[in-house]
Amino acid sequence: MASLRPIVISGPSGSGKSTLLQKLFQEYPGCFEFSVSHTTRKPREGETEGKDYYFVERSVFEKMITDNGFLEHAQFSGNCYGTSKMSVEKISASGKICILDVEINGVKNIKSTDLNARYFFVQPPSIEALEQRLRGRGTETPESLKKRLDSAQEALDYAKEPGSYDHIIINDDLEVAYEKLKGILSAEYESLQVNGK
Ligand SMILES: Nc1ncnc2c1ncn2[C@@H]1O[C@H](COP(=O)(O)OP(=O)(O)OP(=O)(O)O)[C@@H](O)[C@H]1O
Repeated sequence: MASLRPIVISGPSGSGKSTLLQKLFQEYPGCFEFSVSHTTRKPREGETEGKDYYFVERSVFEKMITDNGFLEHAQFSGNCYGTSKMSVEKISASGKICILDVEINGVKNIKSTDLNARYFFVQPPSIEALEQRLRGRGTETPESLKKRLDSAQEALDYAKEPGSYDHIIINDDLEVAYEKLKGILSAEYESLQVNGK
C-alpha cells in the first residue's frame, strides 16, 4: 500500500532526529513505529533495551550478518548498527508506518534493497550549532564528539547530492522543523485515521 511506505530518517548525530520523532510519536500515537535497531554500542543512561536499541555483543551481531538477518548494517563511530528484517516486517504487518533512523551508509544500503521507502534528511543549521547541541546533550567524550563531527560533514555532503533524499528538514527552530515534517507526513497519518487505526 503506497501510504504505508516506510520512512527513512537520517542526519548527523545531534541534528535532532530523536527529538523530532519523539514529538511525532507523541502527537500521533499508534500511527508510526520506530524500527528498533541492533547496536554493539553501550547503552547511554536512560536508554532501554528493546525500546531505544537492542544492545548486543559484537559476536551476536556478526552471527546475524552471517544469517542474513539484516536489511542493512553499518559501522559508525567504531560501533556496529543494523536494522533487522524482522523488526521492519513486524511493524508493516501491524498496519503502522515503519520509521527507520539510520546513518548515511544505512541510507545507501537501504536504497539498494526493495524497501520502497521515503528518505528524509534532518539538517543542522550549521556544524557549529551541531557541536553545541552535542556538547549540550552531555553524552559525548572528546573522541566521540570529534568522530560525530567528522561524520557530520560527510552526511551533509551526501545530502547535497541530487536525488539523495526526498525531503530535507532544516532543524534550526524546532517547531518550524517539526511542522515541516508533520506537513509532509500528513497524508500518511490521515489515511491511517480514516482506516480507524
Ligand atoms: N532545533 C533545536 N534547537 C536546539 N536544540 C535542539 C534542537 N533540536 C534538537 N536539539 C537538541 O540537540 C540535541 C541532539 O538532538 P537529538 O538527540 O534529537 O539528535 P539525534 O539526531 O537524534 O542524535 P543521535 O543520532 O546521536 O541520536 C538534544 O540535546 C536536543 O534536545
